Amino acid sequence: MSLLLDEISVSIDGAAIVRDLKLTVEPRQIVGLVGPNGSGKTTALRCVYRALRPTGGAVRIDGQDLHGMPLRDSARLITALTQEGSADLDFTVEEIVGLGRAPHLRGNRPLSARERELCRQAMARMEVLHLAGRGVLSLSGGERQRVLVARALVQEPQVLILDEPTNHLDLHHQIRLLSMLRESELSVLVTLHDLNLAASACDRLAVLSQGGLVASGSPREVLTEALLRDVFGVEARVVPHPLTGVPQVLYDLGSATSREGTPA
Ligand SMILES: Nc1ncnc2c1ncn2[C@@H]1O[C@H](COP(=O)(O)OP(=O)(O)OP(=O)(O)O)[C@@H](O)[C@H]1O
Repeated sequence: MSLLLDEISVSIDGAAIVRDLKLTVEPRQIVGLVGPNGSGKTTALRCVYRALRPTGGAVRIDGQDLHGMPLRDSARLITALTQEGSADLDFTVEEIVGLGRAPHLRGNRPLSARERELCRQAMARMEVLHLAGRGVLSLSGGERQRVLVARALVQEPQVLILDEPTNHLDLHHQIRLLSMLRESELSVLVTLHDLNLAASACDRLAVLSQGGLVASGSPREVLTEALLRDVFGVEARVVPHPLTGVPQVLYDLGSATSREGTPA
């Protein structure tokens, strides 16, 4: 399924937070939305998972206006792993993961055998099966994050929206999550602060700055030393990964410059 952010704008209290953002995620593509703090990434994603309605433009899924669809229909197609806490109730891991099936259930129908197996597989994939009976509030931040990814997977969406999914994850689980996304058939829009992970995982990168799109294309096209300087205020080297050839950013602690261009 394709996702199109069709020149969306978001204004809040008269301030333009996102301006005319045009961005396409083709079927089975992974697009990384990157940019400095406060550049509008989460706000743009919130329009896609319907926490927010854009004040201009439209979000389209296979051409259809998302905000014109019944919520239940869009919830079957799109699932989001967000920064907005959604595992604050003291359910068990198994129960939280099972809630991912909610958009597919009518009334109080219990999960079918197939759905329970789906939950088991998702928990195994995210390496949380051993935690199935634990209360979710007792988990570490990384364990909880993996449970939420498992819940997103059992929803069997066509489009997956992830806002900083590697938050709290150790290196092993960061790599596992992103390689799992690469193996999946999903269309993925993901925000990431780690540009090296983003370059490795994403087919395309879109760079936001002050609410506007300033670059988009393959990681090789987008991740340049000039962009790092101009958009992120960082003097860094960009080198090809010795094994994969994707661009990787190298920096030292003196790399960040102040807005005026002098060392911070
Ligand atoms: N409801 C709101 N009211 C006022 N300002 C808001 C609101 N929501 C977002 N903003 C502002 O809009 C800007 C963009 O916020 P957003 O969370 O989209 O940025 P971001 O790129 O995801 O940032 P980060 O990398 O820090 O997570 C910020 O300056 C933020 O303070």
